Amino acid sequence: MGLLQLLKSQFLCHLIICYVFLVSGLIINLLQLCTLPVWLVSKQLARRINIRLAYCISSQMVAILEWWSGTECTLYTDPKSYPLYGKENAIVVLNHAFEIDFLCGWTFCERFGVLGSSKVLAKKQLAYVPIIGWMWYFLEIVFCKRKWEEDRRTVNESLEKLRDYPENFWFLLYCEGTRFTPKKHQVSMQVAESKGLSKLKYHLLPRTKGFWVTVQSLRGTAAAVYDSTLNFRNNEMPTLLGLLNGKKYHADLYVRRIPLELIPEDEKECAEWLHKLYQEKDSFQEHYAKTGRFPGPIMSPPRRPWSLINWLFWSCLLLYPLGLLLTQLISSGSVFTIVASVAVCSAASLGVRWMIGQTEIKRASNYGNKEVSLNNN
Ligand SMILES: CCCCC/C=C\C/C=C\CCCCCCCC(=O)SCCNC(=O)CCNC(=O)[C@H](O)C(C)(C)COP(=O)(O)OP(=O)(O)OC[C@H]1O[C@@H](n2cnc3c(N)ncnc32)[C@H](O)[C@@H]1OP(=O)(O)O
Ligand SMILES: CCCCCCCCCCCCCCCCCC(=O)OC[C@@H](O)COP(=O)(O)O
Repeated sequence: MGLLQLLKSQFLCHLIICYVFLVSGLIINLLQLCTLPVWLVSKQLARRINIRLAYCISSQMVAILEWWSGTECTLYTDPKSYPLYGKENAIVVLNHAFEIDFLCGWTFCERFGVLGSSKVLAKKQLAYVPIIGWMWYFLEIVFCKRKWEEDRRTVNESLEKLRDYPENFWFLLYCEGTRFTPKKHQVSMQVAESKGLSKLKYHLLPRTKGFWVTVQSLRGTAAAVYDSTLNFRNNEMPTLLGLLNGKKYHADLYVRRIPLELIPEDEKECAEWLHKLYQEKDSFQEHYAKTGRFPGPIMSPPRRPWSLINWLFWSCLLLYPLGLLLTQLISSGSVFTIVASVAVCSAASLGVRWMIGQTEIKRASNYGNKEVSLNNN
């Protein structure tokens, strides 16, 4: 193990990274709160400010992936579609089997210049995660309870609001609705069988209603669906903790651009179309398993320096006062103050560990474990 690698695996480094993320995140959340009065005067200005503030948070996580861990992200796509990425609104359909798949998505958002404005149809529980969840509130992220009777109206209303969004955005949809586990796969294949649908090997059966409502609500706003299939080389199972430890992974993403006009308007036909799409995605994964690559040429955008610059900026800004505080603390010699500070730091570390836990598959919800959704998480 090299010296740098050894340094990256040190707990103290992780503490410093988490401190910068936590404190900068809370400052940015506060600044986002201050944009509320701006909404009353100019909604579009408030949205533009929030895009930039959100970038300051999400790009720190991208910097961990791109610059700290040095993870390589390779894009397989059609050279004719490539120039359009980042220059139009799009609905992104992605497989959901990895703990950091959202972060790989963010990395591509960053490289195509839409990181600050990127959106997702997320489970409601994530809205309560400090920093990221609070940031999403100001970004007009669409939340769902994964109960169609309740979601049908709220999801449609939230999507309609994006029609006049001032900057290009990608809207991410994990149609599988939950992360892949062998148990969930088995249950969803029972559902597929009962519905007379072909079985999938690498994906859960997609939930079609959210896709249909998204396509219908964003018709005329989004130009295309980006069908995206992600995998990692050498059967790597990447984790956020692995990234923090400086572990380098190798992500491969296959993106096909499908113009929105090609997607049927009728709900039933749209559902059939999505099932067919997932059968194709399954065949791409099979190809990957056999050959170690996706079909088509590689057109990888290079990483940009902005996420690193943003990270260094916040680190410099926040580490200096921390240094001063620590010096004062030690020189004060007060046992009570030192014990209280250690307690605050421990509580903050536990908080961050809980946030990281949100990304872990072993802590996944029960949704999809039974044919009739449990919706208890
Ligand atoms: C190019 C790079 C990428 C760029 C990335 C861009 C942007 C990034 C931005 C942000 C990144 C942050 C990432 C955060 C991640 C957070 C993501 C999540 O939270 S995922 C979970 C929430 N999202 C979803 O669930 C979306 C998919 N779901 C849907 O669309 C659902 O339809 C729904 C709208 C949520 C409604 O849910 P409900 O459970 O009520 O579903 P349905 O009515 O659809 O389901 C009932 C239907 O399904 C059948 N059924 C029953 N059991 C199962 C089962 N186990 N598997 C499959 N199907 C099942 C049942 O028989 C019903 O069938 P039918 O419809 O025929 O009646
Ligand atoms: C600079 C970096 C510092 C790192 C330290 C702090 C990191 C804190 C990170 C918190 C990230 C919280 C974002 C959560 C995104 C989780 C995405 C996800 O994968 O959600 C799961 C759902 O899709 C489905 O849920 P399940 O039904 O599978 O259950």
